[in-house]
Amino acid sequence: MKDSIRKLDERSDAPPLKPLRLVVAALILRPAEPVAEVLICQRKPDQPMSLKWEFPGGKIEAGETSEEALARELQEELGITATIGRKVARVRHKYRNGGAIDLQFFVVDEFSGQLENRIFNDMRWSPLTALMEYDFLAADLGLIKDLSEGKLL
Ligand SMILES: Nc1nc2c([nH]c(=O)n2[C@H]2C[C@H](O)[C@@H](COP(=O)(O)OP(=O)(O)OP(=O)(O)O)O2)c(=O)[nH]1
Repeated sequence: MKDSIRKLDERSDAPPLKPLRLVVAALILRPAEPVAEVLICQRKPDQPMSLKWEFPGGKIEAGETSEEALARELQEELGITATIGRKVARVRHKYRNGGAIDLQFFVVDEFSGQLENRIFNDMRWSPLTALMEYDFLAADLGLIKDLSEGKLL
């Protein structure tokens, strides 16, 4: 009994565990020749993991489904009303700062409204085959490799 109490006390110095963050992101596609293009976004210089590329999206809030959260984020970040399509991938990743994320990617083939860059440093349409040329967030690397090789979509 004493032993386990001591162990608990020792652990009190440890940093608090960071909760798993549930994140959703969109692969917004548009037809192009010879391959389809996807919208990619660059994080701002003053954000954590600055200037890395990612897909638009963000954290799921309490009471939201994944699809609802993604539609809200796309409205906030890009000013569009998107139809959220099928889920193509789900990954778990642990960043070095100790934060773990659970990331789900959905296809978006259709949206209404004028696409507008509201929060990103830069935003581009990239052919699927060119995705590996960008410095993406670590959690996205497996997905962009698959997409660039014509898998998944
Ligand atoms: N939107 C988006 N987030 C991604 C991708 N890949 C990836 O690791 N993430 C991570 C970055 C963030 O830590 C988190 C998304 O959080 P967020 O968009 O709500 O907010 P944020 O960047 O300010 O993140 P944070 O400082 O609150 O951790 O997921 C991606 O492709 N798209």
